[in-house]
Amino acid sequence: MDLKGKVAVVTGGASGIGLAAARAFLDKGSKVVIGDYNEEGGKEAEKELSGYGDVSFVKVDVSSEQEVKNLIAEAVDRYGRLDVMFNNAGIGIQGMTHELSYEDYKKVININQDGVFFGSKHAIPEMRKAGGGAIINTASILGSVGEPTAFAYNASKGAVNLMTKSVALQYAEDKIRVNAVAPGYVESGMVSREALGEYYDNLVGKHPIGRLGEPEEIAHAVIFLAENEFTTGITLLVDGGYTAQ
Ligand SMILES: NC(=O)C1=CN([C@@H]2O[C@H](COP(=O)(O)OP(=O)(O)OC[C@H]3O[C@@H](n4cnc5c(N)ncnc54)[C@H](O)[C@@H]3O)[C@@H](O)[C@H]2O)C=CC1
Ligand SMILES: CC(=O)C(C)=O
Repeated sequence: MDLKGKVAVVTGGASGIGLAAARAFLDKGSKVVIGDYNEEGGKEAEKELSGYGDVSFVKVDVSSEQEVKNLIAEAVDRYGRLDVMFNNAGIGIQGMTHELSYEDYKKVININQDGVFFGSKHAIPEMRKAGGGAIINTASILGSVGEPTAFAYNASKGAVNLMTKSVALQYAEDKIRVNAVAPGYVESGMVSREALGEYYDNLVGKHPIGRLGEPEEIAHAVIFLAENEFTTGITLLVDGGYTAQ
C-alpha cells in the first residue's frame, strides 16, 4: 500500500514507539491522528510533528469503547477516510500473581487487550468503505515468552497475538490486513536506565545484539506491515535476538 495521502490513527502516539511511528507515517506522506490519554504529551507530540506533515491529536482512553469509536469518527471527519489503525497504547503493571489485585489485572487487560478489540472493531467498517486497510497491533516478546511478575501483561500480549490472527482471517477478503509487531525491550516511557536502575543492564544482557531497541526500529517494522500487501496474520518479532535463545 502506498502510504502517501493515506490516513493513519496511532494510539499511544504521545510517547515512545507510537510517537516514532506517527513520525514515520508522516515521513511517508500519510495524515496522522495521534490518540493518547496523556493530553499534555499528545499536544506536545502534535506540535513537535507538525513540521513533518498533517497531524492532529485527540484525547482518548483506549479502554473505553465509546472513546475509541469517537477517535476513529474524528479521524474520518477530519480526513475523510481511515486506512491504517495502529493499536499501540499499552501499560505494564509489575507484580507476583499472588499479590496482584484484580483491579490492576483488569486495568492491564482493559488497556492492552480490550483497546485492540475496540480499535479493530471500529476501524473495520471505515476500512471496508475505503476498500481495504491495515490494522497493526503492538504485541511484545512477552506475548510468547513468560516473564515472572508480568502475569497480566503476558496474558494481554498473548491475547493480542491470537486476536491478530483471528481478525486477519475474518477480513482478508475485505482487503483488510491485520498484523502485530512484537518488540523486545525498547527505550521508551516504559523502559529506560533511569526507571530501571541496575535491572537495565540485566535486560541488555538478554538481547544477543547487545543493546535495547530504539522506537524508530519498531516504527520501521510497523511501516513494513502497513505497506506490504502480501502480509497478514503475522506477529513480526523485532527483538534483538531475545526470543532466538
Ligand atoms: N518499551 C518496550 O520495551 C516495549 C513496549 N511494548 C509495547 O509497546 C507499546 C507502546 O509502549 P512504549 O512506547 O514502549 O511506552 P510509552 O509509555 O512510551 O508509550 C505508551 C503510550 O501509551 C499511552 N497510553 C497508555 N495507556 C493509555 C490508554 N488507556 N489510552 C490511551 N493511551 C494510553 C501513554 O500515555 C503513552 O503515551 C505498548 O503496547 C507496550 O506494551 C512492547 C514490547 C516492548
Ligand atoms: C517491557 C515491555 O513492555 C515488554 C518487553 O513488553
